[in-house]
Amino acid sequence: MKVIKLGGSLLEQPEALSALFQSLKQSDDEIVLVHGGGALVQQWLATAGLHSEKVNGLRVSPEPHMPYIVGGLAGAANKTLMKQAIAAGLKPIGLTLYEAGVLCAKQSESLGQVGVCQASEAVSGLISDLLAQGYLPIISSIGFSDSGDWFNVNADDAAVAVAAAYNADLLFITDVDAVLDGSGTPLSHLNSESIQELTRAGVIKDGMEVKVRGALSAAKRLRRCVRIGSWNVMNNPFSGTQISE
Ligand SMILES: Nc1ncnc2c1ncn2[C@@H]1O[C@H](COP(=O)(O)OP(=O)(O)O)[C@@H](O)[C@H]1O
Ligand SMILES: CC(=O)N[C@@H](CCC(=O)OP(=O)(O)O)C(=O)O
Repeated sequence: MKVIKLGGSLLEQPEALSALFQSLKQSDDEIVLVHGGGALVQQWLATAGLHSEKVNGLRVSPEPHMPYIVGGLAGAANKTLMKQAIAAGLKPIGLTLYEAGVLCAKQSESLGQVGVCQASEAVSGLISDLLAQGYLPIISSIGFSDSGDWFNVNADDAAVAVAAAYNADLLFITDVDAVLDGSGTPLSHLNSESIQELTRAGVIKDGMEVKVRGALSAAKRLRRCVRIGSWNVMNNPFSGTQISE
């Protein structure tokens, strides 16, 4: 199984999305998509007159913000992807982390309803049943606790948790062709040491820092390489940046 994380920026690029879903249609792999939609959520909260801020790459998510966050991610973002998938001839099923068998817990009081994924031992059989029936699971980064609290999970962290739960390959598709060095040149490989160095130097920062950290932790946990790139990676599996221990 291959878990592909789609960054929210792709939602605003219908042509790239269309090309991506066409590639997925040709693929023989069992694919599960996990998606973000940070820009869309930001826009919805601003339209509602709610001020939203991020701390260390995580959106502070007080309970009154949650209907907009859940509506944006599990609603509009998820259904925009379904729309494109159906147009490409695929059979998508929109899900949250809960249906994928990944439970969440509160990260810290100060971040509100930001969730961390908990290691799930009893993985739900739903995903394998859906794949066997030819469906494309599209999972938003909205999660729940076992007592029904809802959570906003960073979508990179959500993708790592899903890949870990299913012992799957992991690929991050984002809005840049690769992780770039200080002079803007694409880096073909990164490991623990080079990541530490480039992060310390401020070359890898913002959303890319969260993504690279997630990719490294997944590479260690899954004992295999994880790739970060643009949708072109679907056509050229050796493009982008390969992250290994
Ligand atoms: N060294 C780097 N190489 C490439 N992008 C970087 C780097 N450091 C920071 N970034 C930023 O990270 C962004 C990708 O992260 P993010 O916006 O969170 O993506 P996504 O929405 O796909 O999760 C890039 O658009 C870029 O602005
Ligand atoms: C807790 C937290 O930060 N959640 C993210 C979830 C969406 C996301 O990660 O979207 P991208 O992949 O497009 O960045 C947020 O609210 O922005």
